[in-house]
Amino acid sequence: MFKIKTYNKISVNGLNRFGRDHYEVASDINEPDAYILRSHKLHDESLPASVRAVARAGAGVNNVPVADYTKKGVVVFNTPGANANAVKELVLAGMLLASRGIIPGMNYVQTLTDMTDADEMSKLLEKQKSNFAGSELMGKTLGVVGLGAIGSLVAETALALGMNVVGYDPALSVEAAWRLPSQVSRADNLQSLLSRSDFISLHVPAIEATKHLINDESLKSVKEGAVLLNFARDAIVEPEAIVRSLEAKRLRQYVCDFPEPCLLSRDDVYAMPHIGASTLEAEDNCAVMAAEQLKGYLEHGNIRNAVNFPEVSMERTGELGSRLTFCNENVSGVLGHVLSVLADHDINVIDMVNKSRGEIAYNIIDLEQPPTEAVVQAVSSVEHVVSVRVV
Ligand SMILES: NC(=O)c1ccc[n+]([C@@H]2O[C@H](COP(=O)([O-])OP(=O)(O)OC[C@H]3O[C@@H](n4cnc5c(N)ncnc54)[C@H](O)[C@@H]3O)[C@@H](O)[C@H]2O)c1
Ligand SMILES: O=C(O)CC[C@@H](O)C(=O)O
Repeated sequence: MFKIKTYNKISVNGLNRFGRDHYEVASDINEPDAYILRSHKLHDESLPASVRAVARAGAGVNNVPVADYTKKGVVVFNTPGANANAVKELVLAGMLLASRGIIPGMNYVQTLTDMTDADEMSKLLEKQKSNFAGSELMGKTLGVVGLGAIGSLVAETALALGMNVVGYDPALSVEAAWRLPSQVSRADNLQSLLSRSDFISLHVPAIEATKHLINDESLKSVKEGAVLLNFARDAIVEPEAIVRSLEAKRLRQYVCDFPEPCLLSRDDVYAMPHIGASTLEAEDNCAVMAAEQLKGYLEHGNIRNAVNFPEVSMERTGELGSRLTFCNENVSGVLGHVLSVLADHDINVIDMVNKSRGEIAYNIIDLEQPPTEAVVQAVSSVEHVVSVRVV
């Protein structure tokens, strides 16, 4: 029986992937084997020794102390691309809201509650509507910062709307580059993108390198009257610098999914309560993907879409309970040492795989027979071995 602790509201369709004959799933559970969560922040919480994996049902993992968990041998998964369409659609809405007098126009209409005559109301609205005129997206330039799962979809949609698209992503993966429409022109640096864009949309992860990427200095490069959209994370912009740029009428509008106190009560800020991924479809996609990844790891030791461990997967060759998995600090000789422990115990290896990523290595070894507790202890005691499981 595996125990899964949930944080946040996780889609039932995802949680149902954990068959209740083999899984206990609850928000309040002792000695969990794994967590599944959305935006709940784990940084200030102690991690029970029982936890072997954490699945973030979403893209960003800035709410998980990944480096610390890696040292403890805890695999951290995310769900790449599973909510990208939901965010893309809201970015599109954000661009439209910033281009047309939709929000002020609708707010104005709601002030007319004292009017009782429909003809009179219609005449008044025809007179007033010029206050809510806007402009079109077609022909404008969108700058996309970060061309991963979301950024590439945003770029594709903007092109379909007749916009010009310029992108900047110094860490673009080969896979992401293949996904990118060829009409996206490449900016060599952030400043160049900012100076060319009428709309700027941020789609980078919140990491040290992107902290306050948008600040007083970078905002100097922004084209006057540009709209900045931030559906990535609060930490990527310096909010006070945004306010200064709005006051100076350089930025015309800031549309974001991450309100902060200094951004409230301003007509030039449209702030949403982190709802970029809040669609039925995205919540299902993320939860299902996260649950399947946890199951693959807990039941078979396979790792798919971890942010801190290598991608490792092996068909089972032995019976249940005869697979040994372990992770170790990525130094030479550890695997050899473990294999000699197995040989000393007269245990034959049927198949095995060993991969590393950064400072960690991960191994799956199928054995001819289930290892005894003494064997597991002996493997655990090998220098540099961080954690061992039998599945
Ligand atoms: N508002 C929401 O609800 C919501 C939903 C999903 C994701 N997000 C946020 O959006 C981020 C992006 O999501 P994604 O699914 O596209 O992730 P992704 O990993 O597919 O793409 C991120 C891209 O950013 C690029 N990048 C990294 N550092 C960069 C830098 N300094 N400058 C420019 N590009 C850089 C990477 O190379 C990658 O291509 C997530 O990390 C998360 O914080 C928010
Ligand atoms: O779970 C959510 O609602 C937000 C997810 C989003 O921030 C992400 O990083 O994928």
